[in-house]
Amino acid sequence: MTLEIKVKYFSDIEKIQKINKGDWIDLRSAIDYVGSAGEYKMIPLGVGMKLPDGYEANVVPRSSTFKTWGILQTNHFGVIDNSYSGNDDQWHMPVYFTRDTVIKKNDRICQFRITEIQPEVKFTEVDRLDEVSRGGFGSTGIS
Ligand SMILES: O=c1ccn([C@H]2C[C@H](O)[C@@H](COP(=O)(O)OP(=O)(O)OP(=O)(O)O)O2)c(=O)[nH]1
Repeated sequence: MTLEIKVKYFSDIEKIQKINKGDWIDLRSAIDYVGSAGEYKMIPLGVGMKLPDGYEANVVPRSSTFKTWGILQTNHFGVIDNSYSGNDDQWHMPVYFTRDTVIKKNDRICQFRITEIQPEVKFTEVDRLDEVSRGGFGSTGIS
């Protein structure tokens, strides 16, 4: 099954290529930006999308992003809602600069995938949970 994503480009960055099933899709900075240590900046990614019905998108840094630019994604795991699909809804990566660095337009600073939206859930309060208690963090040991 191939899902269609409508994409609008907000600048003349390189276009997203067709990707293989399972791959995350790299996203590019839409601007040249000189960042200073300690600075926070929303970096525009130059794209807006209409995702398939029932899907959202998740944006994370690439594995090499911190090593290359010294930036951290401040929300750690970006959630692009399906409804974020208006004509002005450009995707951004919120970043914190740990050092002075230069990001160039078209640099591939993060990646995304689409994922099914969480189904509707309801919460039912109970007095006890019937499964075996596992213990606290780290209680299963290290070996
Ligand atoms: O890394 C991100 C995270 C979010 N967004 C956009 C898409 C998303 O749909 C919108 C709102 O994000 P979110 O719901 O996480 O933000 P919020 O802080 O809860 O604000 P809001 O009141 O707009 O929901 O911002 C991005 O461009 N990049």
